[in-house]
Amino acid sequence: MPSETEVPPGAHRKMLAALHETYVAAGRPGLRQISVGLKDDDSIPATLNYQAVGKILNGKQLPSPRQLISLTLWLHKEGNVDSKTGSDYKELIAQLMQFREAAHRHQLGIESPEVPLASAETGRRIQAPRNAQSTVKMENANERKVLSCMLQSKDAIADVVEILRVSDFSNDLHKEIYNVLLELYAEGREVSIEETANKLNSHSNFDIDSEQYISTLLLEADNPSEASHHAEIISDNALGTRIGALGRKVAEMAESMETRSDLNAQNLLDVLEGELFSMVRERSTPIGDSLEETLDEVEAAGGSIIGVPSGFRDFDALNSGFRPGELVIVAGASGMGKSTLGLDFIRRCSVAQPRSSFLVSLQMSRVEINMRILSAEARVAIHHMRSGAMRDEDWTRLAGVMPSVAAAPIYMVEEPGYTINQLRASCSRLEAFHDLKLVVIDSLDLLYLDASESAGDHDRSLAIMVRELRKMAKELNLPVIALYPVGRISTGYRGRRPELHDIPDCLENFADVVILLHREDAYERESPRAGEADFIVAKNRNGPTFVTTTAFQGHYARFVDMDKT
Ligand SMILES: Nc1ncnc2c1ncn2[C@@H]1O[C@H](COP(=O)(O)OP(=O)(O)OP(=O)(O)O)[C@@H](O)[C@H]1O
Repeated sequence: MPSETEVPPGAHRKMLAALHETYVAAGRPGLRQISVGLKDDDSIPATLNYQAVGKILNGKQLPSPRQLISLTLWLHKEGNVDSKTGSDYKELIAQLMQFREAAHRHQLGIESPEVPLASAETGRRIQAPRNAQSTVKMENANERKVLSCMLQSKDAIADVVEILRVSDFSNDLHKEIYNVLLELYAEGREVSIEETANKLNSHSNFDIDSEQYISTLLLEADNPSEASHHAEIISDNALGTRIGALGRKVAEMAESMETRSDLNAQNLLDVLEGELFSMVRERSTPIGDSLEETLDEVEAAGGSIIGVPSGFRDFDALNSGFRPGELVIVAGASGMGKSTLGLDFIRRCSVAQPRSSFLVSLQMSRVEINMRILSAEARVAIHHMRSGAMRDEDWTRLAGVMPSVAAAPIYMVEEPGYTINQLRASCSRLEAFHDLKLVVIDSLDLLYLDASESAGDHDRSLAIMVRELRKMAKELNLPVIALYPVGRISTGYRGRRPELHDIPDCLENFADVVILLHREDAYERESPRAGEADFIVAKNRNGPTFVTTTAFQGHYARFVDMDKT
């Protein structure tokens, strides 16, 4: 222990006293031994060289939260201190962290050197501090465990994102940390304590030491493979809370029916139905429940495709159509034909066979969509329809396809300001009543988050939206195709073949399939490849990446296989 001249009485000295007590109980290991031990143990969050260990133990350097936790954990583990002294390392670390926090604040000139707690250098255990703002709250054990697993493993993040939504967390700070972890994951960045703390500090106003709080989450360290288990518990509790709130809301509405002329029983039923369906559908089922169904599908496929056919031979052969649960991003420059392609997928799903599809059209009217579908099915030039310059043979062709188009179970919404929660509710309802098979969103940049979830800046909102879409695709076991415009001319994109890095990282990371759409003649009319369009399958989580060439027939508002021109 350093002398009082070197480290005067106060929080730092108290921290050192407790740390030394552990160091002695661990059998006074050498500095190099500690340093190597920290390096070799994967479960320890930080490494330290032997000089740094010396400086910390001699009071010459105040450790960071992560260093302090690492050192204490290693000493406890290696020295078998728990069983020798009967002390609980979690309690000790919580105590050390409070001393460290007080010493740190003192160094910054915020507080006196004393810890606001009754304690002594003898290492007697202390009581919980009363200063709530600097306190590390240890509440919501499951939430802390999930976050701890996510901090340790990217696989755990991938597991949890399919189960939990931000609003499932009851603690606001945990919501924010969860958001930050998902952002780091979406951006493909390292999920470290420092990165997480930095991001948390940059967009939240919590009056806590972020790094300290996040470090203490690792005290909950559980096997990351347990992440789903904890996530299920949180999700279940959140669902219980939502059901309770729904019950209260409907009861309140029912009571005010007598005095409010704008309310009737149908309104109550609508609220109940919409919210209940969305809750029922969100319940994830164990994978075992669907194994038999999967095998049935494989058997039934017998060489044909398992998913919803895209209508393009090569794509269907290589990707097996659009598979249930897949999130597909179709990206391309403006005017490249994304909306046309989205409608092609809808037509192929619903016109030839009565499979239900849902088109979220946030930029085209219902009339424009009907025209495009009729043009493509009947091979009547779209400009004839738009201008009213229809010839007799055009009418004859239209008449031929009208019955099948009119009967096609294509559902559609064209609502400005449409939100992801509305989308989820609509899809749940369509899935329950109409056996929905495919969802196409035109386009993702026009979809909104609900006000309560709005993240302020565009990138964050997009990341939240895309992971919600992925979750929805998995929950409903449907392929969800989202169109996304890329490449502003001002960025020098024009004319270039699109690449995966042209789309935001969050799209790349959360999508199962990314199709980049490119037509050379969109930029160069005289191109030798005029009329050709490339589907560049640049990411494919469950299959190969490849490029397939199709024909763009803009006058018929459609793409077709090359041999069908
Ligand atoms: N009558 C026509 N004959 C030939 N091509 C046409 C005709 N009408 C439209 N097009 C072409 O179709 C393309 C527009 O397709 P679409 O609306 O699907 O593109 P997009 O990628 O969704 O565009 P944006 O992102 O701007 O909405 C344009 O390249 C346009 O030139």
